[in-house]
Amino acid sequence: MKKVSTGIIGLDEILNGGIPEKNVVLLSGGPGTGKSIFSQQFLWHGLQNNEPGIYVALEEHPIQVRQNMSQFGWNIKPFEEKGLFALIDAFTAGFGKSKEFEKYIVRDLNDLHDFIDVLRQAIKDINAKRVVIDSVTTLYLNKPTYARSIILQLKRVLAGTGCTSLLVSQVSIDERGFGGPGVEHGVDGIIRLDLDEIKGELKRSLLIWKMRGTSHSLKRHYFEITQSGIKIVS
Ligand SMILES: Nc1ncnc2c1ncn2[C@@H]1O[C@H](COP(=O)(O)OP(=O)(O)OP(=O)(O)O)[C@@H](O)[C@H]1O
Repeated sequence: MKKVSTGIIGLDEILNGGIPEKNVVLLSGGPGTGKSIFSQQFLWHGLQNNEPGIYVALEEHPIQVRQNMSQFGWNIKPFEEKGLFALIDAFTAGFGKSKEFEKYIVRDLNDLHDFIDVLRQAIKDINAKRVVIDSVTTLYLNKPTYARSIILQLKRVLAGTGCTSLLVSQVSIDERGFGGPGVEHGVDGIIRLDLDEIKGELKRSLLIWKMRGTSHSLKRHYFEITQSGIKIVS
């Protein structure tokens, strides 16, 4: 099975080569654990290997996303201009100046069909190989009982396109689950990011909870966020 290199330093080894191609992976974690940075690094690495990517921004303004990425040296603007990267604005609903500048806008988050149509169009336009939805939790904020069914609908769409995808899932600080009833069963893989206080200091770590199509480490691995992104340290 073909594996997709994640671009997170040290993670491919833990995954025995990377994420199996076409897997839909839930990237779950509490606030500030590094989910957005992780998923942006995954997309940036794809761009370095000629794999077009899509970032669906549900939690942040597209301008903020571009700024945050450029902090790490991940300047996506030229890739957007060349049609190798698409940022889908599912944040502003087209209010303000966004409609003048953004090519892909989801206007009503309560309309999953609209969301899927915009996503499908962007995937087709740039022939995407990697997709990030940050975060899927926002899609079922007001209807948690639909969480699993929304995940399954997204999985159907993404599986059909051949993309390898990360679905960012927000969990509360002490939650043992993955961010919605049953969502963990619908996906091919789960990577969980944690931030814990150990001896008066916050430490970042991750667990590969499941990953269909490959064996993987079952250990907790500690990581750091550096100027050039996420790096596994043990
Ligand atoms: N340039 C940087 N160098 C080192 N650490 C950074 C840098 N920029 C941000 N961070 C760390 O990353 C954290 C934010 O990471 P990120 O936005 O990926 O979290 P998240 O899991 O997506 O959070 P949320 O669910 O709250 O949006 C910050 O709280 C900060 O600790």
